[in-house]
Amino acid sequence: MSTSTPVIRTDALTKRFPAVTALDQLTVEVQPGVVGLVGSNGAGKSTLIKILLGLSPATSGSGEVLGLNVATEGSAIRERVGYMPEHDCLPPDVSATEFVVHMARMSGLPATAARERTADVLRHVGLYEERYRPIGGYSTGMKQRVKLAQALVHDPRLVLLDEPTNGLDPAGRDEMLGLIRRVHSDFGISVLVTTHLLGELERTCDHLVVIDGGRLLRSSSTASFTEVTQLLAVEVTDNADGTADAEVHQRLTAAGLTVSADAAHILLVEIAGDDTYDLIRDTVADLGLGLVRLEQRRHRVSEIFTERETSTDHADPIDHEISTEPAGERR
Ligand SMILES: Nc1ncnc2c1ncn2[C@@H]1O[C@H](COP(=O)(O)OP(=O)(O)OP(=O)(O)O)[C@@H](O)[C@H]1O
Repeated sequence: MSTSTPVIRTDALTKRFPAVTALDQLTVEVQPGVVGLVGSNGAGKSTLIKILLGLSPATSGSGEVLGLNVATEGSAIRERVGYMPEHDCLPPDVSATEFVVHMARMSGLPATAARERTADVLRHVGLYEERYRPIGGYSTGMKQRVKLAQALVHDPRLVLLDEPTNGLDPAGRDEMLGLIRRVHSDFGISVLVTTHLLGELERTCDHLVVIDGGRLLRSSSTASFTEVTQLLAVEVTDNADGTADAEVHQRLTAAGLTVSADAAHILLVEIAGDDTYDLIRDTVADLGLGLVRLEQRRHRVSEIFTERETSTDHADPIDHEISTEPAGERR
C-alpha cells in the first residue's frame, strides 16, 4: 500500500438517528487502490457512503473525499466519484445505452462525449449487442454491469460499489470481481467495495476496513489479515477402511506433535521445528498413504469476527450476517 494522499479520510465521524448511532467516532484513512469495506447488516456501510457522497450530513466529526470536504463540497465530490448502489434502481423500459448516456449527461458530459464514453464503458463491462435492448429483460448479472457502467461513465477517480456481487452466481461473481480489479489496474480508478462475502475480499482487495456497530474494528492490508500461521494443513489419500486421517492423527500425536482435525479431511499440525515437514511426509509414507496437501495455513479474514465474538459475552449478530459463502448459497 502506498503512502500517497488518501482518497478517503474521516475524523471522529458520527451519525446519530433517533433510535441508533449508525456511525460512532469513525476515524479511518483509505489509500488509492481496491479497498474492501466490511461489516454486517446495519454496521453503517451505506450511511458512510451517503455521507462520503455529500448526500447526508454527519452529526459530528468530519470527512474528506479526494481532499474535498464532505460537508461543504458534495457536488464537487459527486463530479469526481462514481457510485454503484446496492439495490435494483434501473428503469426497465429503456436500454442500457439510453440509461448510461442519460447518467453521463447528468454528470455534465456533452452529448457526443456522453455517447462515446457510454460505448466505451459498456464494452468494458462486457455488454455488446444487448445494450440496445430494454433493461427489464436483462439478467441480474447484466443489470449489475449496467450499474457499474453508469458509475464509471464520467471517468471518476474513485468509485463506491455497494455489494456489486449481490445476486450473482459463482461465474458471474468471478467476472464482476475481475472487472472491479481491472477498473483499478486498467484505468487507475480507486475502488471502495462493500460485500459481506469475506472470501471475495481476500482475493480482490489490497486493503480492508472492518466496521461494526458504526465503529472501526480494524483497517489494514489484506496481506496482514492473511499472514501465515504456525499450522500445517495436511491432507492424505483415503485407505480402504476410511481410517487414514485417524491413523495419521494418532501417529503424529504419538510422535509429540499437536494435531487437530479440520473440516473436509484436513488435519492441522502445529509446526514444532524444521523437521515437522519430514516427520509428516515419512509418517504418511510409512502408512502407505499418499500426500495430497502439505502447506502452511494462512489466517482467514473471517477470523477477525470469530476472535471478536469469543472476546464478548453477548451474542453477536455479526456471525449470522457476515459470511464466507455466497449470499445465494447461504439461505
Ligand atoms: N434514514 C435512517 N433513519 C433511521 N435509521 C437509519 C437510517 N439509515 C440507516 N439507519 C440505521 O443505521 C444503522 C446503519 O445502517 P446502514 O444502512 O448504514 O448499515 P449497512 O452496514 O449499510 O447495512 P446494510 O448492508 O443492511 O445496508 C442501522 O441500524 C439502520 O437501521
